[in-house]
Amino acid sequence: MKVAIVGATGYGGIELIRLLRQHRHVSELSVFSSSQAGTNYDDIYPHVQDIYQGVLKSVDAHQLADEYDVIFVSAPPGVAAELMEYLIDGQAKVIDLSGDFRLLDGSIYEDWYGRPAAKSSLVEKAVYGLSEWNREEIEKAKLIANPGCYPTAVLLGLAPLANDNVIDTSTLIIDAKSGTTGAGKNPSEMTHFAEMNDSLKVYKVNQHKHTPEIEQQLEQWIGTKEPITFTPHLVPMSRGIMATMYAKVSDSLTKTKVEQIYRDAYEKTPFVRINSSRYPATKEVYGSNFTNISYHLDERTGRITVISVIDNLVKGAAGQAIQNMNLMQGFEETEGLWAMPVYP
Ligand SMILES: NC(=O)C1=CN([C@@H]2O[C@H](COP(=O)(O)OP(=O)(O)OC[C@H]3O[C@@H](n4cnc5c(N)ncnc54)[C@H](OP(=O)(O)O)[C@@H]3O)[C@@H](O)[C@H]2O)C=CC1
Ligand SMILES: CC(=O)N[C@@H](CCC(=O)OP(=O)(O)O)C(=O)O
Repeated sequence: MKVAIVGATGYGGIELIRLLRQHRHVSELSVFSSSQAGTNYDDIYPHVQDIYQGVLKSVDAHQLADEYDVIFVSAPPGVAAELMEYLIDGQAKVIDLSGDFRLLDGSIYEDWYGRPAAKSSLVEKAVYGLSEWNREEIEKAKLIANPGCYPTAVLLGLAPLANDNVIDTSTLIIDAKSGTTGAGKNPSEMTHFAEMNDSLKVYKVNQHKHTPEIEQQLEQWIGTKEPITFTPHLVPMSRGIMATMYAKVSDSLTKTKVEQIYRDAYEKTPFVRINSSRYPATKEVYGSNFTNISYHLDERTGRITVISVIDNLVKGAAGQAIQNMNLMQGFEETEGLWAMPVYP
């Protein structure tokens, strides 16, 4: 199978290469760049020397549409929306790692992203790629809107409770922390070492673009739309997200029932690991496609605390994108991804 990566010089791109190199069904892996075509890939990332020998090609939508079986677009917002106008009629299946096709309502996209939305005819064709919860649609999809990193951690943690309708989403508060690779390769004042090291920062309070993405999915599960409170933080580490969620639960919910809800939801999902007797840490999933989740019902307050950790670049980006490719192509779901986290 021939695979192309647009945005290959970014952090999502290099993570795709690390994982796809070992994928048994990928025979050709081509890398594309809008700014460095003609450059050897290992001149940009010396750690791939003698392992991956690609040369960056310029981005040509027509060539991409005709020559590849699967195209990953791992570029800033707006790039995939534009490319997709050509790719939609080509043979390739497309997996977009940006938020361009995640929000069904274009006006909501424009409010939160501050830029024009993709054509609604394209958004309608996209399937939201939360692998564990949208499997049947993903298998039939031509275009995948790969979920955002925070929404992946949050939604995997909340999905069992939301689908069983045992939480009151009007009381939901989400507190999430991310490593700095979540902001991509380009340095900024926010991620500059001296600004970020030895510090814990909160940002975009009530303004983060992942808020409507989480709300949209919860609405689909629960049936009613509730605004949520979502507060992201930047932590001085390179990879990892921890999302901690708090909500009121139904009066009748017991610890035994919560345990059963999570076990039923995740007994057959290879990449979600649940455990209510210890707290997850980002190090337990570092460099892997796993999500570790714990859940703690407080009978005293009538609230539940759910904690979910992922590696933002793997399950939050490249790993889930490959998991979705596996589902779309009918491969083993774990192909190319079944590796132990890097520890310590
Ligand atoms: N980092 C993360 O944890 C996650 C990121 N995402 C999303 O995935 C996407 C990629 O993120 P990330 O890799 O971190 O970002 P980076 O900034 O690290 O990389 C983005 C890449 O996009 C390429 N690019 C820029 N402009 C264009 C263009 N006009 N056409 C084609 N390619 C372009 C650039 O490469 P070049 O100049 O060589 O073309 C750049 O290397 C973003 O939309 C991001 O929001 C999603 C989930 C998690
Ligand atoms: C730490 C950090 O800055 N994280 C990024 C995550 C962005 C991301 O993944 O955005 P997409 O929706 O395009 O996937 C942020 O908060 O904007």
